[in-house]
Amino acid sequence: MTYLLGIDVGTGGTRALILDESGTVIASATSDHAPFASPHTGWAEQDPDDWWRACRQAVPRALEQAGLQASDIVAIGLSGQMHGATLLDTAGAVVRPALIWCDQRTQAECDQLTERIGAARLIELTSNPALTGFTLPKLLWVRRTEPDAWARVRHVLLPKDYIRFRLTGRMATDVADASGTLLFDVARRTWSSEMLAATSLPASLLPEAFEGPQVTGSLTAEGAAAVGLLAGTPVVAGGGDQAAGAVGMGIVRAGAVCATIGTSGVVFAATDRPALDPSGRVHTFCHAVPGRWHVMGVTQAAGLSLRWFRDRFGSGGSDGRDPYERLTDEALAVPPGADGVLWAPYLMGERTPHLDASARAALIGLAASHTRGHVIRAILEGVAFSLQDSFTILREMQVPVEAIRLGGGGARSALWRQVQADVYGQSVQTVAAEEGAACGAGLLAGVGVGLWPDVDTACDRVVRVTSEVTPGEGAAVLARQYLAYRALYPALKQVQALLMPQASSLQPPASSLQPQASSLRPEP
Ligand SMILES: Nc1ncnc2c1ncn2[C@@H]1O[C@H](COP(=O)(O)OP(=O)(O)O)[C@@H](O)[C@H]1O
Ligand SMILES: O=C(CO)[C@@H](O)[C@H](O)COP(=O)(O)O
Repeated sequence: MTYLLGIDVGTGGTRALILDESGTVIASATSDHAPFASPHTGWAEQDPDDWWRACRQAVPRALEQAGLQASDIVAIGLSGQMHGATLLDTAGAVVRPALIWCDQRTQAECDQLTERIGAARLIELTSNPALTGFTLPKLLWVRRTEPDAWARVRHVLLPKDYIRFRLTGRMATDVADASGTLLFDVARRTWSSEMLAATSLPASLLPEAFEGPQVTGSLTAEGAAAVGLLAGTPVVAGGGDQAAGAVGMGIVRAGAVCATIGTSGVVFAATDRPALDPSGRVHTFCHAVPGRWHVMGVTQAAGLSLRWFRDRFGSGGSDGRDPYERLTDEALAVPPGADGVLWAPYLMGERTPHLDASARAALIGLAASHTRGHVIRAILEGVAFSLQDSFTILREMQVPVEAIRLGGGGARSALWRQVQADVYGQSVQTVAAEEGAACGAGLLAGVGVGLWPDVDTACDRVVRVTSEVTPGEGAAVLARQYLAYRALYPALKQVQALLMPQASSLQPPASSLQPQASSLRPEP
């Protein structure tokens, strides 16, 4: 028997998952990351060496759980949180903490990029608008505000690719993750020399981009020793967590869509060609399946909304049960619609559909009779409403939505699954492998070493639907509540303007996109 290892560098932790050659998950271990640092409102940073520490813990734990030897693992696939700017010096050492996907400090850089390159041209070049979460604006922010740090930067890697570098010594990425940098020509599946030229960045900063199942290198002696595996074990490109997660859930052909509630929330549809929203409210990225693309809408704080409630207000006991289960049990006693309580989940600004880094969350409709359970139920519903905004855009774009599969930690909750079916007005399915992204990375590894001929075949053979929930009695109430939700953001925007007249106070004013005297020059 041969085995595959998928590693997913999430926001909350790094997961190592082992699949056998039939694609069955036989072990899964997670090591948590330190919570991301938010030294100012809207900032989000993590230490890349904490991801590596978590990887070194999770992989040996998964091997031990599976009762396997190092030699049993024939290939490794990587997946991870997207967009994060991991900045390395000439020796490959980390220059400063990584600015991660939900960091919102770069509105000035985005405005300047849009002004200089033009909104339409940006979409022509990269298939996407300039958004604060993407990698390029983060690079420009560091170049502008931290010239000393920037002067040392020689390489930019995405989070999972930093782990690849530690494992294999190779700097490489995959086309799905590269799509979220705003430096990638998504339609042509290659780095955009025009974007590099427009921002005076050298191509030498960027790693080579591979298709998801391609082998990018193999474990070095040092990398192998760190995780308890054999030197020479091949490592495939894998995918950004949403594309890899879609592979793990079998979302590989047009018509198949998944809704994932991790820290963020994502509605992801596979497409045969790059499908564009002219207003850029959803992202158009390469899929981890060669020759395919996807569109996705992103809620910044989906699972994060419930986590925030848990961390700030407690999970209501210490009976040894999963805290999220205790929380969702509290919400079970409350009827659909939460007796008029409504949550807008904009804790970290919002991407789809508002593209507004300065948006803020709100809880409205409270009365003295309401309980914690009402607030929790409102959070579950508000997150689903936010994902429904993405489905609404997909329908406007005529992207087919034939089957919806649920993923991420949020799919563990029966209540959240029912709320999603009710809000989307369509049945939702779950699949056997809960840990979609790590599983997808493992499947891509299997394709890379020839265990399956291609990704479609791997998914057809391995992915198994385990449950289906149909819209229930709550659907009609939630359809009405969704109308109230749609009215909430414009109203909040007006109030927000009074509360925070200078939304741009997230960062000092931008001077120029051009590098300063002490900043990066191409390597000789
Ligand atoms: N049993 C559960 N019930 C409801 N929500 C859950 C449960 N377990 C996890 N979650 C939600 O899932 C989120 C974590 O999902 P996960 O996919 O592990 O995130 P990430 O990949 O971003 O680290 C949590 O923040 C929480 O909101
Ligand atoms: O920014 C995106 C996708 O564009 C996020 O999906 C990140 O990739 C983080 O994912 P999770 O930690 O929520 O899995």
